[in-house]
Amino acid sequence: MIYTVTFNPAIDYIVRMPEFVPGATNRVNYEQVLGGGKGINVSIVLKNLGIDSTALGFISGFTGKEITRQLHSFGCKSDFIELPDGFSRINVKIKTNEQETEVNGQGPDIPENAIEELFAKLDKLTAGDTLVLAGSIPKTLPDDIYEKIMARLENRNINIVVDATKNLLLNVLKYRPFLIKPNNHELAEMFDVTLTCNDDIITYAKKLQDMGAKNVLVSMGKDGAILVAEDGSITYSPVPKGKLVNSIGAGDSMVAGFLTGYIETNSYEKAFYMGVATGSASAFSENLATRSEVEALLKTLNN
Ligand SMILES: Nc1ncnc2c1ncn2[C@@H]1O[C@H](COP(=O)(O)OP(=O)(O)OP(=O)(O)O)[C@@H](O)[C@H]1O
Ligand SMILES: O=P(O)(O)OC[C@@]1(O)O[C@H](CO)[C@@H](O)[C@@H]1O
Repeated sequence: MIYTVTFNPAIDYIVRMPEFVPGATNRVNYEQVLGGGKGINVSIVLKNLGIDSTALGFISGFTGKEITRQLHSFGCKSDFIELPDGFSRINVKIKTNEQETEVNGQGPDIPENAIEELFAKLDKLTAGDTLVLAGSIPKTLPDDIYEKIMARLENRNINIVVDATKNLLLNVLKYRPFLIKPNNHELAEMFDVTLTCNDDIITYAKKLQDMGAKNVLVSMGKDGAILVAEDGSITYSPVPKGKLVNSIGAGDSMVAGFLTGYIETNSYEKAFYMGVATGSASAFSENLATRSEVEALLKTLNN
């Protein structure tokens, strides 16, 4: 079974307008309310691709109820811990013809006893399970929380995927995550360098591998992706042709696509192409990728 963990789920309030003027009253010409957060998006795309998972994490208030309702409407299972106070955050994504602006909420406090409840759920995972730890954590939590989870699950034959930034990611490498998926900007930030070409990206992806990650998947938005795999292979793919509609959740979709491809073929290369196709299928659609959209794009990639 696959489990995803989202510490800080969100309602994504996505609005479009021709121009966004700070300090003025802006009126939208399109709006969408989507239950999200990285792990939750991974669970939804896995389900769209035909793979079951259980979404874990913390929800709260009226927004938490709506996130859970939407997740279940896709047929996904959840086992969230409901926090007594506050509400799951609302993340505002403002899209104009020129740019995307994000205003992400902070999310509710997670008390110590709720963390213990999550640990108790994770203790029940069994050998062969996959755990996806994805997204930021509320700022009241220490940034070693993913590390603590991995330490607890060490030597239990559980494949762990981490999609997070900076210390949250760097701290877990020693526990040998199965897959990490930084984007090229996050990779540059982690090493405080400028990455100018694919060779630079491969160099720093390999450093993350030397630090413990088994497979490093670096996404590069419209410029495609690179996989540095544990079998020593290095694969680059451009993105399939298509029109960008909404890139929110493209990275999460890529993770779901990679896992699905790996489960179905046991090949890192095929998993990688499935990841790229799934990321792009989400980027080319108002909603998250569906299986038929992914398969259509996969046929156009060089694999
Ligand atoms: N403009 C685009 N055109 C085509 N494919 C895209 C585009 N943006 C993203 N993708 C696809 O999705 C993958 C992941 O995108 P990206 O690198 O933006 O991830 P990310 O930064 O983690 O995204 P997010 O945090 O928004 O989920 C890319 O490798 C690519 O396959
Ligand atoms: O603040 P985080 O946890 O880093 O990112 C949260 C978020 O931007 O990630 C998802 C897209 O990847 C959205 O559904 C959500 O709003």
